[in-house]
Amino acid sequence: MCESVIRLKNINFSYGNRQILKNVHLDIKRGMFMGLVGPNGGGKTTLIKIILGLLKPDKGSIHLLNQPMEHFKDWNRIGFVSQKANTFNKGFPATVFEVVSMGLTAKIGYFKFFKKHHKQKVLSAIKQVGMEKYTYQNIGDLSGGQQQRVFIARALVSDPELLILDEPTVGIDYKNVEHFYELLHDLNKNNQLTLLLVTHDTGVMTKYATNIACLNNSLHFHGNSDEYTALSTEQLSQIYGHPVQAVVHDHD
Ligand SMILES: Nc1ncnc2c1ncn2[C@@H]1O[C@H](COP(=O)(O)OP(=O)(O)OP(=O)(O)O)[C@@H](O)[C@H]1O
Repeated sequence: MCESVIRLKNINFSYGNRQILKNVHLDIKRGMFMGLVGPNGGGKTTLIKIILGLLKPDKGSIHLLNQPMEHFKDWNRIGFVSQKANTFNKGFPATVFEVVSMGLTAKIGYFKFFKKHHKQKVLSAIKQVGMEKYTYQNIGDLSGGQQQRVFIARALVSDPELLILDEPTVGIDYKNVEHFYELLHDLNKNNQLTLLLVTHDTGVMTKYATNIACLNNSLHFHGNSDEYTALSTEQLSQIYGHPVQAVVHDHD
């Protein structure tokens, strides 16, 4: 585990004159499952937008897959699943197959012919997330947890090396959240997919993430999940800037 997939150095960012990120350093190595946690408004989504090139930092440098951000063009090597993905309503007129196919358009272009091997890729991504039974069902008829699996399949279909997820379990019930983390764990371990996950599910996440970073404008903690779970309630409260009750699941 030595090659950096994301390397952030001294990132500073402000909205107007309100500083949101201060001297953020973060090094995510290939094969890590990094959980990014922190209080509301701590700057997690802002940092993800900076990594995705949607916002430009005031200061600092970003390397993605060993390339400086200014020259980075391999966006199909990075997948993204947002918290807003699971908002399809009943009756939305697209099947699981069609939604997952959209993940290939960046690679093959809108008007290029969809070949047989593309179809195979889509079917295999759907299978990877355990949704093959629903391939030709409308996405709007699925539960929030199932829809999020479909969005993961859409991100996986272009074979990314890094998957970034911003609060993907919002609105998913507890039992399905656990299954969702099992899927992420499986993709990380068996497919060597590097993961960066923004979440408030600190309990369940610590069971699966290899590393945890806590962002509260600056990075207040960065270590492996054992180091995070060993933090006392007082230390956690200090990191979060308000009282925190630790909820930690056993590793089994
Ligand atoms: N476009 C914007 N313009 C001005 N301020 C913004 C904008 N987007 C976010 N903010 C503010 O920046 C701060 C950081 O927001 P951000 O969404 O990055 O935090 P977060 O850690 O992801 O929070 P949460 O856990 O609640 O999702 C918040 O106070 C937010 O209100």
